[in-house]
Amino acid sequence: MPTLEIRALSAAYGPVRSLRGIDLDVPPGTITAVLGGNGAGKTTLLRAVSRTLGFHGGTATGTVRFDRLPLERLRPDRIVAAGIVQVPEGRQVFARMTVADNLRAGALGAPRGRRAAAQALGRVHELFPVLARRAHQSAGLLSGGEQQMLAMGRALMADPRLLLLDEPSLGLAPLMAQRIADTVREINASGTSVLLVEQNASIALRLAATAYVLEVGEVTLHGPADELAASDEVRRRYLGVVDEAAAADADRAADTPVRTLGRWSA
Ligand SMILES: Nc1ncnc2c1ncn2[C@@H]1O[C@H](COP(=O)(O)OP(=O)(O)OP(=O)(O)O)[C@@H](O)[C@H]1O
Repeated sequence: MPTLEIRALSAAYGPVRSLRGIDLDVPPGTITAVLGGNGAGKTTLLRAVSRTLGFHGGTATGTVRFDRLPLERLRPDRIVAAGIVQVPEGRQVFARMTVADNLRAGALGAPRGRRAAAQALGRVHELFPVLARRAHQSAGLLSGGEQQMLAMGRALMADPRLLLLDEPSLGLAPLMAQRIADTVREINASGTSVLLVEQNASIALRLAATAYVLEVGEVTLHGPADELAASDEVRRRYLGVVDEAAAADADRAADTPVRTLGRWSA
């Protein structure tokens, strides 16, 4: 029984259809990745799960269950209370509030006492020591990578069982993106399931057990992440692997080592 079970999910913003007939599972305790280029529908998928599509003028049909609980009729605050928290793309921290107040805000949606909140804060500070050091500074003064940490820390304050992560590596330097990826692995190792949306396929496929490829609102490929990483289509389209014969020819001409793997970008 998957933690999250999505069946026949379709979504639209008025006349613009963004998702068509999506079936997707997040097995308990795993990281599941969704890959796809700009506009493929990745963010829309997360919004349909967190029930925030309405805030963006969207609607959805189909079923979404979380540990068998149907989510379709729940309000977004009930989704958080049920254990699902979304970290939106672009970090979206409260820039004028302090780091500490941003984290406090994250605990508001979770129906728990002070002691649980203090424990969650301790855990967030362990994962991201910089958030403790800079607790009293405005969030807007943090670097992009630190803001991503704050956005993730804020989500963790609600002690989610499923974390919805929207492009956590977007716009970050490779070292920082790797740090964020390591933290996602750590969060997952402590028992939180993760649905990870990424354009950076090489990071996502290394983190995830299972992955789905979304193209123009439809799932075109899915399977174990290592199999997807080895598939020609994913290598060519999402991992930036060039045609090897052509690359070898070009390479012989240039007399430089063959470089087959690179970061895929839209
Ligand atoms: N609020 C909105 N109103 C109208 N159309 C929207 C809205 N949000 C997204 N769309 C459209 O829905 C489609 C899917 O967008 P979505 O943001 O889900 O894609 P994405 O895969 O997350 O892309 P990106 O990586 O660029 O965020 C696109 O055609 C987009 O233009």
